[in-house]
Amino acid sequence: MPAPLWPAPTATTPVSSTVSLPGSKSVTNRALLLAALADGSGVVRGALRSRDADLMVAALRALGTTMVAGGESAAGVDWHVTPGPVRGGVRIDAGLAGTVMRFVPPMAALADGPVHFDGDPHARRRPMGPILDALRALGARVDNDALPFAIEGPVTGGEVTLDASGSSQFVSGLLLAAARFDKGVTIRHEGPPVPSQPHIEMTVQMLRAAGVSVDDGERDVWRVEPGPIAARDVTVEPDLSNAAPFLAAALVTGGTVTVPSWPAETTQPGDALRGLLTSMGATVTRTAGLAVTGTGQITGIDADLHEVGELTPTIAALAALASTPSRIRGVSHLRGHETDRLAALAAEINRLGGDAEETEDGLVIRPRPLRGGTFHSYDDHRMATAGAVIGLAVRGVRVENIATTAKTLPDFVQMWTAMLDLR
Ligand SMILES: O=C(O)C1=C[C@@H](OP(=O)(O)O)[C@@H](O)[C@H](O)C1
Ligand SMILES: C=C(OP(=O)(O)O)C(=O)O
Repeated sequence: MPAPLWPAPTATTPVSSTVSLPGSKSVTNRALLLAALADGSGVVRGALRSRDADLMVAALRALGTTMVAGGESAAGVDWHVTPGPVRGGVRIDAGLAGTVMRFVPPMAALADGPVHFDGDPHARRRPMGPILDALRALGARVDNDALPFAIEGPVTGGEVTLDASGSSQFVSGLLLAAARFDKGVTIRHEGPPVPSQPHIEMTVQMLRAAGVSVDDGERDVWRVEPGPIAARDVTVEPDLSNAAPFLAAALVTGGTVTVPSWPAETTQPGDALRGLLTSMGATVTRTAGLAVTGTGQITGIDADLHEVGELTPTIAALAALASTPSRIRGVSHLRGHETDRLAALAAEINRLGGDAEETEDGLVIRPRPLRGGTFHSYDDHRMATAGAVIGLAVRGVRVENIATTAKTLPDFVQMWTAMLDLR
């Protein structure tokens, strides 16, 4: 059955709204995994409730962790996490979640039996080879080079060289569980530059906060000493990458969107929106949160998004509405995301009459008036929200499968219509 089409609302007036974002997917799934590997019971507060986070919870429960949901609000849920011996002989559904398919296998290699992983049809095409090879080199047995696969320990740890140019999650996944390996781990990256460095920084900071000794002093080398992971009471920051389409609405409509509780310091790549949106013509101010005000005119951008690839779909949507050309560079790894995002963005912008061209490592998008039509989401939450951003300015845009936003933001439609005051 074809997925339903969502008529993306067109903004008739400048938005003026405060939008509170639930917890960060990346922080939530790291915090839950670290809590499951910790030396006692801990709490993860304000955790995201979404498909990716639910898949992480299910995976950790399958592996023997006790997870009890405490207070739940729009901001998230408080998970009370009690680690148990890591249990094998179980099946784990990774869905389309990179954080599940790359972060959970190293923990599964600590189990007392084989652990089987599978996911959505497209998940079987997401790159896994480098992390599975690394786990083999560290002692585990793995029977395939992509989903579906079975992994069986013991994993002893030690030194490993891998090519993480396809995804920073290969490094983060190994680092997160490494303190529990007898020899810890030393990871050496060899190959083109690793993308999404802020996400690796997030991993390192969260490990250090849990008392794990991490040495990242040499470029492309990370060392984790074996030892306990401290049980903690942690609070998850709002998801700044999911702030992107809402803040973009300020630029498209010439209005103001404020996101409360924007952290003063963060490793989330979404923090780069402050500079990116300023370059595209917005005024960005720190109030009680972050306020972005647009003029209704969007300036094109020439940006290397290698470090913050997640933001590409929103920036591309803005570029498609800009009055000057844009070039997005450094994001060839996006071909291995939820879908080939470069191909998908070019196809969907052009389907609406736009002028977007794929390059080897990005996109060139030139101004051209857009018309209504169907914007396909390719089961990619950030494609769906990019369609919503374009729909603000272009009548008759219908986003196919808007429900795919549930991957990281199940309330997207309600939040979007509330922002536009359409309830
Ligand atoms: O570690 C993480 O939480 C993430 C790392 C990044 O992956 P890549 O390095 O594969 O782009 C990012 O795009 C993804 O959404 C989340
Ligand atoms: C690339 C993304 O997700 P994943 O964690 O599945 O890699 C994303 O959310 O943009």
